[in-house]
Amino acid sequence: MAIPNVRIPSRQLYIDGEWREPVKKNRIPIISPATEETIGDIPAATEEDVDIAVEAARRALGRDDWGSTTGAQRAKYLRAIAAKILERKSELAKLESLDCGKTLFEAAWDMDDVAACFEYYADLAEALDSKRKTPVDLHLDSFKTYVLREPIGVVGLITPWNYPLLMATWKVAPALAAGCAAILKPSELASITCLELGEICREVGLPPGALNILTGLGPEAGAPLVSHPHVDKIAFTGSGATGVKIMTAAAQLVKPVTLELGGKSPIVVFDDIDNLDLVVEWTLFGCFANAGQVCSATSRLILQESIASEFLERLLLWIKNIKISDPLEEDCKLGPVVSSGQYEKVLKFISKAKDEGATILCGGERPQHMKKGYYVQPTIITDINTSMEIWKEEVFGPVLCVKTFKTEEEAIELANDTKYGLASAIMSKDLERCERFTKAFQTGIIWLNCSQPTFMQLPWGGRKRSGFGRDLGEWGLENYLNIKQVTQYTSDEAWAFYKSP
Ligand SMILES: NC(=O)C1=CN([C@@H]2O[C@H](COP(=O)(O)OP(=O)(O)OC[C@H]3O[C@@H](n4cnc5c(N)ncnc54)[C@H](O)[C@@H]3O)[C@@H](O)[C@H]2O)C=CC1
Ligand code: BAL
Ligand code: NA
Repeated sequence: MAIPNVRIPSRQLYIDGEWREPVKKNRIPIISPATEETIGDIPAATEEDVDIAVEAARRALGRDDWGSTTGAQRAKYLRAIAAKILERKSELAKLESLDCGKTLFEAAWDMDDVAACFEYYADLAEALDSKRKTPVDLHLDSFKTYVLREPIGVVGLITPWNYPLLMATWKVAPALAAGCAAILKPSELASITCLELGEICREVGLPPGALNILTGLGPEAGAPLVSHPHVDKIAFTGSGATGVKIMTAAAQLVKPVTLELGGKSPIVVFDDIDNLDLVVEWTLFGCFANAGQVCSATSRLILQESIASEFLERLLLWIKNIKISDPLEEDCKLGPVVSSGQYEKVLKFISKAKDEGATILCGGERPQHMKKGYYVQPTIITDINTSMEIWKEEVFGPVLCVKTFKTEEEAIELANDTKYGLASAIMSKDLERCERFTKAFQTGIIWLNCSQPTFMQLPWGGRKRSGFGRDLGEWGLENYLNIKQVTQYTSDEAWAFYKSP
């Protein structure tokens, strides 16, 4: 299919409010996941560019036009960014879809969420003005105390390719709301819309250096940000392996990090459900939306044995309705995965599962009608045991594992049988049971009778190997604030600890 009528802008790095060629002048090709063709390129930053961007960010913090702003003033910039996102929504959605392969519908959804997230943190920036200084009453005459909440400083934001602009926004919006100066390092696999965010910031007159955008490879552009002595904090979303590297490097400088590292989330389905189809749809959405490339994807279906065969039959019927096509085609519900590397990785997971004795109930290969592109059929795998790789590791593709259970205890044990702890879902009309599972699930996010709906007012993050810290909500803002206590002695009396001479 021909590339639609949207031009992929050729950009440089966005540093200090300007477009700037990388010092080493290198560029990285953009490969369309739908056609495997090269459709453009992005600049590749290195350590030298990181140094320049960090200096620009530090200068911004020291300048009145950013460093002395009130939350209300910063809110104006955030709202202006939100308005521009909405103005360019259809173009940005197309660019996102071209870059990472997500369906145009989902990309448009993302752009609405991006704009709403900037709006939301504009409100929180305004509210911060009255919370910036909080008196603490010690009930003592001789002391007056208060607590200040200040921007943490220069922050490095390292983000993935599955929701390129949205995951960037989850960090950029609260960082700017807090008054930090930020350096965003998006994924080299999908950076187009993040670079457009640079153009939007330029257009709305965001003070230079408040947000810098460095595209490039992880080890070349991300790692120097993490180990830079003048970057005060790193917020990261991505793979566990990279999370470990970031935490290790940050530890050398005792630099705070927040890590959102994906998972292997369960969806537990009980036989008391009234409407089978409703639950089947949530199960599909929970695992196959965004082609399964979702950190919180509920990719382990834990199904009560008494309804297992009926439920799986319905799942197979519903799967036939999933339109697999170029992601820009109308009604496409499953596009390609992001890259050839991800495609190979997903297919390898499936063939290893087969080798280990699991059954591929449906899918398992590329759809016959898609001759080019990194497409993988929606895949359901059964006859799994808990020592198999497919049960234990994050696939990040359209692959659902199924295991059955008889008792509630068994279901809880299977649900928590993972090193990860991001999200869990339970489908049951028994609300007391839902409450028991809410307590038992070892995850940061719990969905009752649904899977994946995400609201920016709520904290997002996990435990165990899914990382720590929370994006979104007021917790997301706290990530970028320093707490400073101030204690003032207000008495005229001597302290009288030492004897006066
Ligand atoms: N939790 C999540 O939302 C995500 C999980 N993943 C998982 O990770 C797997 C690998 O995907 P990748 O794109 O390679 O993920 P990744 O974790 O390597 O990439 C995420 C970000 O980290 C950067 N990065 C890589 N190495 C770095 C380093 N040493 N220092 C600083 N930054 C670095 C990348 O450039 C990118 O911006 C996927 O197959 C999937 O299973 C991928 C993306 C998102
Ligand atoms: N639902 C978006 C969260 C993520 O995959 O990171
Ligand atoms: Na791409």
